Amino acid sequence: MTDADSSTPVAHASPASATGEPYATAPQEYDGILLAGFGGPEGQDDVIPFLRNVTRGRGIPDERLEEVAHHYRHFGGISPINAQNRELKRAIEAELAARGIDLPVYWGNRNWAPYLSEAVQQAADAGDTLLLAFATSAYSSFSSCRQYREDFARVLDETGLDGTVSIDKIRQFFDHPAFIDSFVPSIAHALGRFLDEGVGPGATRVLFATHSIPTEDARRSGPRDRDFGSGGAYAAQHLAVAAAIMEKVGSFDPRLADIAWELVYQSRSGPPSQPWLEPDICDRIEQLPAEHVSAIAISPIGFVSDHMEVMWDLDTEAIEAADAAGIRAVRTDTPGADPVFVAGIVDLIEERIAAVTPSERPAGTALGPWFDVCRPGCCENVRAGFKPVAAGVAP
Ligand SMILES: CC1=C(CCC(=O)O)c2cc3nc(cc4[nH]c(cc5[nH]c(cc1n2)c(C)c5CCC(=O)O)c(CCC(=O)O)c4C)C(CCC(=O)O)=C3C
Ligand SMILES: [Fe+2]
Repeated sequence: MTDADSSTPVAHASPASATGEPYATAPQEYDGILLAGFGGPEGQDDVIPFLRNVTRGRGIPDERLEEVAHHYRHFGGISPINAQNRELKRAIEAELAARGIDLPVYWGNRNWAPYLSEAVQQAADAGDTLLLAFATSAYSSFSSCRQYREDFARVLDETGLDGTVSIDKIRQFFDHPAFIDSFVPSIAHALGRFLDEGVGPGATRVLFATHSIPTEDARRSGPRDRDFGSGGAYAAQHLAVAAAIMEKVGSFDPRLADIAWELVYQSRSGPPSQPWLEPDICDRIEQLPAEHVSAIAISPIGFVSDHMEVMWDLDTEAIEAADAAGIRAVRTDTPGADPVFVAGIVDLIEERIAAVTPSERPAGTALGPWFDVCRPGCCENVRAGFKPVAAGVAP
C-alpha cells in the first residue's frame, strides 16, 4: 500500500479534537504494521547481554545484573515473551487477512533480537516506509509509552533511515473494550470457583497487579496539563481499568458483583532510596489474613502476556507468599493471543487508518479513548529527562 501522499514523512495529526488532545485527522495509507515488543532472552548466554540492553546507558555492573538474572536462569535463561510475540504476530496477520487488509506485519523488540532496527530495515528494504506501530504496552508512563517512542527515534537514527521511514504509534489502549474484556472470564471463573467451594464473598478479593515504576515517573505520566492524582495517568488508568473489569465480572456472574478489589504493584527495582509505587503485592498478601481474606484472584492487568514478570513475580513469588499466608490464590489470564484482544488490535489499526473521530472510538472507561499523538512533555523520565522521540511531538 504505497501512494504518493504517504511518501513524505510528516506529523500525521493536529491538536484539533473536542478534548484538545491530538488525534489523527486524516486517513493514512500505511505501508505496514510494526509490532514493537520488549524482547527477552532465549537461552542462558543471552541473559546478561539482554539485561545490559534493558539497562543501557546506566552503567549497572554485571554483578548487579546477575542478581536479576537468576529469575531468567531459573527458567533455563528463556523468557516466553518472544514466543508469545511470534504468536501474536501470526494472529494479527491472520485477522488482517480475514478482514481483507493487505498490510505486512514487521516485528521488532526494544531489548533483544529480533531488534526494532532489523524490523525497520526489513520494512525499508521492502519499500514500506510509512509504518504504524503497535507497542505491547497498554498504559501511559515513561517505560510503557515514551520509551518505545525514544527507541523508534534511536533505531531510525542508527539505521540511517530517519527521513526515509516514519513511524506512527497506535494510542495507549488500556481502556479499549477488547483489552478489558480479555481479562474478565478467567477472573469470573476463579472467583466463582471460590464461592462454589464455600469461601464467603467477603473473604474473597481480587488483586490487580501491575509493574511498579518510580513515583516520580508515575507523577509525570500522561499529559502535563491534566491532573490525574498522585500516581499520575499511570495509576489512574489502572484503577479505571480494574473498575471496568469488575463491572463486567459482576455482569458475567451476579454473585460476584460486590467482591472487593485493589490495585497492587510488583517487580520493583532501583535503589531503596528511590520511592516506587506501592503497595507491593507480596506485602499486601501478608496482611490479608488479618483482614479475613482467604482466597484471592491475581489479575496481571499491567501486562499483555505471560512473560517473566508474570512467571516469576506472580506465579512464583506471589503464589509462595499466598501459600505462606494460608491464602488460596489463582493467577488469572493475560490477553496473550486471545481472539478478542487480537480483534481489538486490528480495530485499533483500522481506527487509525481511517482517522475515526474520537467520539466514535470505543472507550471502556471515562479516561478514554486515549489520544493518538503524545504532546510535548508527556511521560518524562525522571532519571534521564527528554531524549529525541518518534511518533509524536518533540521533546
Ligand atoms: C511499566 C513497565 C512494564 C510494562 C509495560 C511494558 O510491557 O512495556 C515493564 C515490562 C517489562 N519489564 C521487563 C523486564 C525488565 N524490566 C526491568 C526494569 C524496569 N521495568 C520498568 C517498568 C516496566 N517494565 C522500570 C521502571 C524498570 C526499571 C528501570 C529500567 O530499567 O528501565 C528490567 C531490568 C532489571 C531490573 O531492574 O529488575 C527487566 C529485566 C519485561 C520482560 C519480561 C521478560 O523478559 O519476559 C517486560 C515485558
Ligand atoms: Fe520492566
